[in-house]
Amino acid sequence: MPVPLSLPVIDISPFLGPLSSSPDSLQARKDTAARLHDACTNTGFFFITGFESVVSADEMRESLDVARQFFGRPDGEKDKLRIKKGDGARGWQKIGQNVTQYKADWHEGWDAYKPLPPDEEDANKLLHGPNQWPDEPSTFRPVLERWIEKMHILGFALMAATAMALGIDVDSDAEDWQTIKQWVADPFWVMRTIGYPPLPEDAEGISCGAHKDYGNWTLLHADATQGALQAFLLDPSGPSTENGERGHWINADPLPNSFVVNIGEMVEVYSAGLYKATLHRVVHKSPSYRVSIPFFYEPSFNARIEPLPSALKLREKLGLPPSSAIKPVIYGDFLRSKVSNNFSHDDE
Ligand SMILES: O=C(O)CCC(=O)C(=O)O
Ligand SMILES: [Fe+2]
Repeated sequence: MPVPLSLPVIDISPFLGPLSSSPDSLQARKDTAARLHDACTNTGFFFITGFESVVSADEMRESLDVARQFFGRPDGEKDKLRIKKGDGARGWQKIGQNVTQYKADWHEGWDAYKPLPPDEEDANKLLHGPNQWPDEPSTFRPVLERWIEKMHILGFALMAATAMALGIDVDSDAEDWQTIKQWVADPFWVMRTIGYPPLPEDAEGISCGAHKDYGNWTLLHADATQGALQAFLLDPSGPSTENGERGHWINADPLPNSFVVNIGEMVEVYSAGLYKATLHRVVHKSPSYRVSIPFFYEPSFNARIEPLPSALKLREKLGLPPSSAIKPVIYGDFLRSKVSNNFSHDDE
């Protein structure tokens, strides 16, 4: 199948709000799930719309506004929130401090994670510190705390929609749906606010190096800048890239009032490889200062994620070979091993 030139747009509204069991509502959920299945198998990147009952257009604007205002504060002020060893990866990173594939990324970021209680054995254990909220702008914290709550609603809706896409009867509370709900009973989350100045010609890395996201779903809210985020669509007849995969980079330019959604590695595991985590990167060369807020809706820290029986069955039905390379993962262990590769601490 040729690589699509644009990404699918999926209306998620049938999975939001009290889910009615009327035949029309059920059919609407089935249609959305079918579209999601196609998007997850063909591109791994798509847009969602139809979430106004959860996030308003004003809230979409406000979240980017507070992030932009924060990045506009003097570096000396932001530096007080700098991520240091022992901070648990939470706080501000100046340009060059985030590292992807051993190369410095050309962005600054403020990162927050679900609060975790201090680790009794190791006070410096990665990811166990408190979030370092800025005082200025004063709206930053309330706006983004409300944002985090809302992203949980959308993240859960995506879990339900994909469960249905994998052939799981969510409406009759099938066993695999109970398993999924348990995996996200106390979901971990990560939120980054990222500021991208234009990439200089002589930068060593790019704005954000090519990577896959780690968890379930990434809900990305970015400003209107075009030509920055790119997704790698696999294509066996396409050119080979530095990471050995064949395919094409296509632009994932934001659409107004939508989220860009992409698959994380945990969905790849539980879907038995049917839905693959998609490689993506940011190359921002236009003169604007780009702001984005990726939210990562993750499994519970201690969840053991493994291929779901329904996904294995679906693979068989689709005539695909068994996915023996996919092994169960404890999400928190996996995340820690990934995050520890993402920093260059200048104060170690
Ligand atoms: O800023 C973006 O558009 C994407 C950022 C991203 O991929 C990430 O933080 O994982
Ligand atoms: Fe990403």
